Amino acid sequence: MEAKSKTTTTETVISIRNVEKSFGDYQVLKGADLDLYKGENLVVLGRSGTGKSVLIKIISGLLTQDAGTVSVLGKEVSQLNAKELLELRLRIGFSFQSSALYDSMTIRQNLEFPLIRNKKNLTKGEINKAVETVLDAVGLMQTINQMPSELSGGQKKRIGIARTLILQPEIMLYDEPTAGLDPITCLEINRLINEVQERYKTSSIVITHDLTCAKEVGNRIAMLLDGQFQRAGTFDEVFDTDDQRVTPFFEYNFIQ
Ligand SMILES: Nc1ncnc2c1ncn2[C@@H]1O[C@H](COP(=O)(O)OP(=O)(O)OP(=O)(O)O)[C@@H](O)[C@H]1O
Repeated sequence: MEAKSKTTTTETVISIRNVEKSFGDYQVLKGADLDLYKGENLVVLGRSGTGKSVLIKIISGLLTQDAGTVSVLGKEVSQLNAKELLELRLRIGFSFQSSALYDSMTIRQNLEFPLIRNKKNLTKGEINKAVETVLDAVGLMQTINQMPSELSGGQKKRIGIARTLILQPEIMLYDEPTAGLDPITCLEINRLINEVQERYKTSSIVITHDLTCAKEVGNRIAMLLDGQFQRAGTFDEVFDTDDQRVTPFFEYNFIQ
């Protein structure tokens, strides 16, 4: 499998500069710099506890950095008021492990839910069309009247992504999209992430520990080491190193 190549655009949709964040005496981020370019999939790698989720929370305004700047779609996140923050969050799709489907609702109702809550004045016809479009995008039209309990883990993941796509986000944040899935389902999810990039022209950050996923979806890889992004580039650029903090990732994933 060949690694993906970089995209050519240098227009920035997320710009993180010199970000620091501590909890008590423990400094998690120590001057992190990162750009997400328009239209690319950027994979963020890092050991457990290195601050990947903290970074996502800062990007989405759930946490505020102690120092540095975070600009998302041209807005400095820490400067936004509550209303502006909500507006910005509507332009970002979150695909998190915790974003479970509502068990008591059908797939159609699960998909309608964010639309009804966030987009007022849509007709029933417009809602139906939006639901069918995203179900088609994730290849699961046949599940429209089923309950989440009737779906496999991989199918639920796809519906979770569809529920995010229904609001047509400009940025997608995927937190460990392949965690807990079997290898074939992982490949299907990787393909879906790439299809979403193509079809919806999203710019995405993908947090993963899965290097097959990183290789298949990442136009660039950024590795968080000791509170900073110390290595960033294509998959081959990042892993062409003897750095003992980097090589174990590769060895664990590919040489077993
Ligand atoms: N609200 C908080 N209060 C105190 N400490 C926190 C808080 N949020 C995160 N931390 C700490 O910050 C560090 C980084 O956490 P984070 O969840 O970002 O790790 P991660 O890189 O996402 O790890 P994983 O790959 O396991 O998900 C951890 O040591 C964690 O305990």
